[in-house]
Amino acid sequence: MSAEVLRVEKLDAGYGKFHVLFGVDLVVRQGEIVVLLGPNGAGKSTLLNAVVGMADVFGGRVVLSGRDITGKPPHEVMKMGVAYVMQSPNNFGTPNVFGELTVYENLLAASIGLPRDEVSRRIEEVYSLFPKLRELRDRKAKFLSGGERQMLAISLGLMKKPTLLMLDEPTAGLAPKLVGEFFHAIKEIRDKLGISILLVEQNARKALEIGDRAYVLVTGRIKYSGAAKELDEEKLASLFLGG
Ligand SMILES: Nc1ncnc2c1ncn2[C@@H]1O[C@H](COP(=O)(O)OP(=O)(O)OP(=O)(O)O)[C@@H](O)[C@H]1O
Repeated sequence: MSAEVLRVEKLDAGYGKFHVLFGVDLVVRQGEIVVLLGPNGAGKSTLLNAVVGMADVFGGRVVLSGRDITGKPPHEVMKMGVAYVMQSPNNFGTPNVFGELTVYENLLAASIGLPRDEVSRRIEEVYSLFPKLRELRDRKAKFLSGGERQMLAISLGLMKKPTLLMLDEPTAGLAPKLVGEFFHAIKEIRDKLGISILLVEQNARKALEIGDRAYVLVTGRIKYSGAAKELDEEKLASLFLGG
């Protein structure tokens, strides 16, 4: 069995006095796509927030490639190899791209600190993942469509070649035709770049098709963990309804 990239253990977390997660256990292994599903407000984003120190941890721990990172601030966790593409818009009012910069400038900004030849290599990598971005390289991010912006947001997360990529509803609000393209790209990120992925999705059926394992979170508690293939629509519906 491959090494664990992320281990969340008995995690209790929330915001201030507001408790959202209760005893959550979750693991992402090297090379896996792990899908996290659950009804609105279940705490999926909070779980990702807690991993990167953007939610308060009341108990339990978060371990990244064997190192305890519980409660570490976002910049430290990201430096240790986690990329987090937040939902947009999100509760923190944080945009996931730099609106005033062009696509190319965004990519450069996300690669500060990398050697120049590596920057070019990474930019080529994301252009081959999302060819549209090459065409749009000189457009300011604030003028991109929702789908184009989302391609850029994911690309920014990839610039430093993370060990773990956490995607929060990357296909939300996208045209159905584009949704398939995104799922294909997500699979490519794992297959070609070897990056492990924790994916929060509302589009359960498509996510389960590319996922290896899945978790279902309902009102802050894990109600299912197992093979993605074994989670059929009937089982999922019953879990969402509290069955
Ligand atoms: N920054 C925050 N401060 C305070 N409460 C928050 C914050 N973010 C989320 N919450 C609350 O935490 C609970 C869980 O929200 P969260 O966004 O984690 O759920 P979710 O499963 O990701 O939902 P959705 O599928 O609708 O995005 C909700 O009651 C929400 O109102």
